[in-house]
Amino acid sequence: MSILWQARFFTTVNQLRDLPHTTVPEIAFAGRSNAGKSTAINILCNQKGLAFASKTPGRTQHINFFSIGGAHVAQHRKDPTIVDEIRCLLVDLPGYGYAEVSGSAKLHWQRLLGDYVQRREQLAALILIMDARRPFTELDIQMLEWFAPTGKPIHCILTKVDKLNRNESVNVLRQAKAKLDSYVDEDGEGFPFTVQLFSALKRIGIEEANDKIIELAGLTADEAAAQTAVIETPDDDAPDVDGGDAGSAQP
Ligand SMILES: Nc1nc2c(ncn2[C@@H]2O[C@H](COP(=O)(O)OP(=O)(O)OP(=O)(O)O)[C@@H](O)[C@H]2O)c(=O)[nH]1
Ligand SMILES: [Mg+2]
Repeated sequence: MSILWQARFFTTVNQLRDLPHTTVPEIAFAGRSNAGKSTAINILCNQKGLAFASKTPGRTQHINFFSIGGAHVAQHRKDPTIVDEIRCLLVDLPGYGYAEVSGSAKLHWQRLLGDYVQRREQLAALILIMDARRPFTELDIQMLEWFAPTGKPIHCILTKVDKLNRNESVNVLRQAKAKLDSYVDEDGEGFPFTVQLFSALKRIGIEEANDKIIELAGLTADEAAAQTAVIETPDDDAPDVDGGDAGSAQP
């Protein structure tokens, strides 16, 4: 059982000025449309319908926040007394690179995403979700380059590895590590980038991702354990993965 299992819907925003007035660390999930962000959040939180996952790319169009810890506080974001006990927020970002969205809507998303990842102080770390069959597309790299100057950690999750054989998985992980190691700042220092394999369908890498998120959110293992001790196991609420794939949406 994980502290993440207590996640609750917190709020949804479509404009930066509506971002919640919370001060707790935020861990945001970014990635191409259809990469599997919402599915990963559901699996990690052990809840079917927390984040809306879909075969239709471009489904998550707003920034959705899920709270960990504290009481059920949905919609009370403007009252700081209510949000006191929240420990962190998981953030499901709108996917990028979905071709069939109109120009102005696309621009709106890109601005919303870019501003959020570059300027949001509460943002503690970025989880970059990439389809293991086509990682590091142009827009993934743009996301890395937007975020790297903040000096905050990026954890890359190469998902849908159930679509790869063992050799391919080993290779894609090795190549991803090399790619991330090649990023250095002007002093030749590397960035705090990490990477792992994941499959929601075959339940690969869930514990590794869970532990990383807890670490990035600044929750110690002791705190996480103390918190989870009082939580009941959600019954019959394991998430679905249809294994479906709407194919590649080129940027
Ligand atoms: N085979 C397989 N399919 C997956 C996996 N993770 C997600 N999917 C499928 O990929 C599709 C897209 O998943 P979502 O989680 O909705 O993707 P998203 O990144 O949230 O997409 P947007 O909201 O459009 O940005 C769905 O059909 C999922 O069931 C996985 O690990 N393996
Ligand atoms: Mg989504």
